[in-house]
Amino acid sequence: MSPLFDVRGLVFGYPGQNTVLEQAEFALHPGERLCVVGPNGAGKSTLLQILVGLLTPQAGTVVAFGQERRKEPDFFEVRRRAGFVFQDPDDQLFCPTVAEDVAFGLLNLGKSRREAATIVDETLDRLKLTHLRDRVTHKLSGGEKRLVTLAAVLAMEPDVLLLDEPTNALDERTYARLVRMLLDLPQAMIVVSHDPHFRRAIGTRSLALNNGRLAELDESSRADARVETRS
Ligand SMILES: Nc1ncnc2c1ncn2[C@@H]1O[C@H](COP(=O)(O)OP(=O)(O)OP(=O)(O)O)[C@@H](O)[C@H]1O
Repeated sequence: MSPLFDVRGLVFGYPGQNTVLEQAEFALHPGERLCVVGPNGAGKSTLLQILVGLLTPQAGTVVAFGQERRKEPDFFEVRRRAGFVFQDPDDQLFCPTVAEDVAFGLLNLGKSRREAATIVDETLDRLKLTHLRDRVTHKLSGGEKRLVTLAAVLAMEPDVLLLDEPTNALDERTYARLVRMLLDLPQAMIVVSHDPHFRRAIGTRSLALNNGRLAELDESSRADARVETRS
């Protein structure tokens, strides 16, 4: 099966700073839940942003959904098909209520208000978040905001999920729910996480980002971690 993302020879540095990515490469295949690990500041969030065209590499190629993407319009389809959950939910939630935040992307996709409302209700119900439907978004707790960002992204039925440290601010119960939820999803995903237990629970493969390069990482005891989290 052809990869969903195939990234080769990526070089990226922010203006006036040292290079963050140096010949980084990897591929994401259907069915994979690919975890990315690396020290603070290694460039993990930067890598995710390059995948959806929010940042442009100085060198290298990004092939997404079978096509090379270079210019801004090339990424419109990528952003529609790859659901990005940012590290900080406040970067993603800006509507007065949860229902409006979850509906926002759907309305942008051209759904009618009625269609969007139905999908919002179904999605919140599926994620057991219906009780948050009419809450004021900016008054939610950190963990609640994180689940709402996930709902907003899943509502759009993306082909791939890009999750940047999704377990931040989650209590144990919500954490376990997130693990079950991700294991039940059919989508391939790239998950940036500092949490080895979480990576072992959900990941099918891990990559370590160090000094700008990605390398396969052997994370042992995946199955044990999964059983532990689900119990
Ligand atoms: N907008 C920006 N302008 C300049 N430098 C930036 C910018 N965003 C990130 N950086 C720098 O680029 C490097 C990589 O940042 P990035 O956020 O990608 O790292 P990360 O691996 O996701 O880190 P963490 O694990 O702490 O979230 C860091 O040194 C960071 O300070």
